[in-house]
Amino acid sequence: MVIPAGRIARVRVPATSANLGSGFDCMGLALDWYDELEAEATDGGLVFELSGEGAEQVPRDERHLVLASLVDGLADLGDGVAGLVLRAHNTIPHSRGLGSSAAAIVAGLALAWGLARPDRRLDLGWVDRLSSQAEGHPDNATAAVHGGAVLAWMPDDLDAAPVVEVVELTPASGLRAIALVPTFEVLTSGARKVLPDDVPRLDAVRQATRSALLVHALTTDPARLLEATDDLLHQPYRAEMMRPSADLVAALRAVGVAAVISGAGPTVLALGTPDQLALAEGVSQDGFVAHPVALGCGVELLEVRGSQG
Ligand SMILES: Nc1ncnc2c1ncn2[C@@H]1O[C@H](COP(=O)(O)OP(=O)(O)O)[C@@H](O)[C@H]1O
Ligand SMILES: N[C@@H](CCOP(=O)(O)O)C(=O)O
Repeated sequence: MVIPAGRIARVRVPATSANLGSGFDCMGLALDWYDELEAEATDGGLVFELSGEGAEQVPRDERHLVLASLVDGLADLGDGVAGLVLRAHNTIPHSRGLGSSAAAIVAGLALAWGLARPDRRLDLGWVDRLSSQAEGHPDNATAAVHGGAVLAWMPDDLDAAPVVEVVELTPASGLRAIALVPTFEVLTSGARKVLPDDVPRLDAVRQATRSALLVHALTTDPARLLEATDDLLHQPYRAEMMRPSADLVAALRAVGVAAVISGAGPTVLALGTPDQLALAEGVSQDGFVAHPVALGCGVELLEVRGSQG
C-alpha cells in the first residue's frame, strides 16, 4: 500500500557503544544520548530537513542511511511512499564508534513501522533482524533497539532463516560511562578490514575467559570490569589507526579505569561506578571531549499522527 500523504512518524534512538573490550561483535550498551527524527509521507519528492552532527556531510538523496533503511523497511512490510520529508536533529557524532550508523538504520526502520503500521506496537524483533543484517553485526543495532546492555548474536549458518538472538542483561546498579570523543574520525568499514581472519589459540582462550567475565562484571560485580574488558581480538590490530585513542585507553587502564575503544573507535569509553570513574580525573585527556553518560533506553516510536495515523 502507498502510505497516505500527511502521515507522520517520530522516533528517538540512542547512541551505542559496542564491544566493551572483550565482547567483540556481541556486546553493546545503549547510552543516554539520542537522535530524534521524523518522517512525513507526501504526494511526491524528497525533502531533507537536517541539523546537528553530520548534517552538512550526509548525502541528501536515496543514499541517506535513514532514508535507505526506511525504504527497505517499508518494502519488507509490503508498503511504500510516493514522497517523503525527513526531519532529523542529530546529536550522535558520526564515525567515532558511537553507533551513529546503527542508530540511523534502527531509526529508519522504526519510522517505516510507524508510517506503515500506525496502530501496532513497534515489533522489536523485526527491527533487530533487519538492522543487524544491514549492519552485518548485531552488537550496536540490538543495543539501540533494546536499550541498557545486551548480548546478541546471529547464527553461523548463513543459509538459515535470518534471526538475531538477543539477551537483555540487567546492568549492575550505578553503572556509568564516560565517552571521550576525539575530533578525528575512523570509518567502521575500514577498521574491520585490518582484523585478521585467524588468531592464536591462547588469545582465543583468554578472550573467551574475559568475555564470560564481562557478563558477570556488567551485571553483578563492576570491580571485575578492568580484567573483563581486556581485549586481544580487535583493539591491538586497530591501534595504529587511532594511536591517540589507544594511548588514552592504556593510560586509563594503568590507573585502574576499565577503558576500551568504543565500537570500532576512535572514541574511548570508560566504564564503571562513579568511584571507579573518578580515577580518570588524574589522566590527561587532551584532544578528547568528555561526555559523562548513564545507560540509555532503546528506540522509541514517540508518535504517529496525520491521515488516520
Ligand atoms: N543520522 C544519520 N543520517 C545519515 N547518515 C548517517 C547517520 N548516522 C550515520 N550515518 C552514516 O554512517 C556513517 C558512519 O558510520 P560508521 O563508519 O559505521 O560509524 P559509526 O561508528 O558512527 O556508526 C556516516 O559517515 C554516514 O554516512
Ligand atoms: N563490533 C563492531 C562495532 C562497530 O561499532 P561502531 O559504533 O564503530 O559502528 C566493530 O568493532 O567493528
